[in-house]
Amino acid sequence: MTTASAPGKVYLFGEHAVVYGEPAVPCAISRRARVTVERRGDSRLHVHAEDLSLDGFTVEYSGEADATPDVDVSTDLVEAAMGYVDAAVSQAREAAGVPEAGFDVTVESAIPLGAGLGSSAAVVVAGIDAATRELGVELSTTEIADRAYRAEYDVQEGQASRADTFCSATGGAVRVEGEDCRAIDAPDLPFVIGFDGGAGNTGELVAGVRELREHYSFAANTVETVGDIVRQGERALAAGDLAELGTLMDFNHGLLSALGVSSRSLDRMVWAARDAGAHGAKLTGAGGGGCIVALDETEETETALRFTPGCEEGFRAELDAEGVRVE
Ligand SMILES: Nc1ncnc2c1ncn2[C@@H]1O[C@H](COP(=O)(O)OP(=O)(O)OP(=O)(O)O)[C@@H](O)[C@H]1O
Ligand SMILES: C[C@@](O)(CCO)CC(=O)[O-]
Ligand SMILES: [Mg+2]
Repeated sequence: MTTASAPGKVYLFGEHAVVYGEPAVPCAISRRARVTVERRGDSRLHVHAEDLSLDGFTVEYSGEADATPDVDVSTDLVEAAMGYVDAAVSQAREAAGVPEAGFDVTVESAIPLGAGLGSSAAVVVAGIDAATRELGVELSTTEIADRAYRAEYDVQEGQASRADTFCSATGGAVRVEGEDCRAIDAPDLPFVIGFDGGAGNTGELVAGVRELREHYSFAANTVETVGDIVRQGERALAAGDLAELGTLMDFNHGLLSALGVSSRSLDRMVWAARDAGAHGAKLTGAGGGGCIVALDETEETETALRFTPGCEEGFRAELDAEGVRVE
């Protein structure tokens, strides 16, 4: 039996635009997904995802053809979950050269799903690490990141960047631009997260931005402008200038909103944070619902979020310097 865990993340800057080759800066946060795997005698997969719904569910199957989930959550949810877990197991089988390996898989995660905190990347990264180790193979962090990217790319139908998976694998603050992924130095960032209890579908949201980009040159320009914000943001990060970082986060949110990936509740939480005196605030991740991230070293934003209609949870998140690890 092997357990690995990997952190979720927030985007300081650059989600969506990163899919088109612009740079982005995601930061790992101290909320993790843990994946435990145990090799089976046969080639089946038995997946238990504790917190995929309130009650959790268990599903046993050996492949698409005879997938007969006996569960009480929506098929969509099961299919979505199986997509990422399945893709992680496929990568692990390939990496270890054991194509028919079967596993009992348990996923326990403190990262709300579909909420912009990179739950999919954390599950895939931890899943690949745990399953390859269970097969006696130890991959480098770079290879885990690379295989996790390929897994997300498959599930999101060709619409994924390396940002989430690289950040989850290595931890800390990272900079991703196309194939170029690296760790960067970051000062102490006082992240406050607001969560509306909802979720967005990453594949669909990315597809929406792609359509806008194809239709309107100004939408394509908007994506490029996000890249300019990121480059400016890197300088503010190096200087430890929180006020400037906040201004740039506000600008980044406005452009994401123009690209159609914000929502009423995300906008409400962003404004609650700004009104509470945060340096800045923006949605994080794919959007459509889920989380915002604000910068505020005081308690004001957290308190304001608690009283914001539509906000289910407001909490502080620490930058997590540690990426994927064996538990
Ligand atoms: N605890 C879990 N157990 C099993 N699968 C999970 C779990 N958490 C997340 N997932 C998988 O990840 C999917 C959510 O991924 P998605 O990319 O849509 O959102 P996210 O990664 O949370 O947010 P974002 O990509 O915007 O940062 C779920 O539908 C499920 O397939
Ligand atoms: C929207 C997106 O940029 C981030 C999702 O967390 C998609 C991706 O980079 O794969
Ligand atoms: Mg995701």
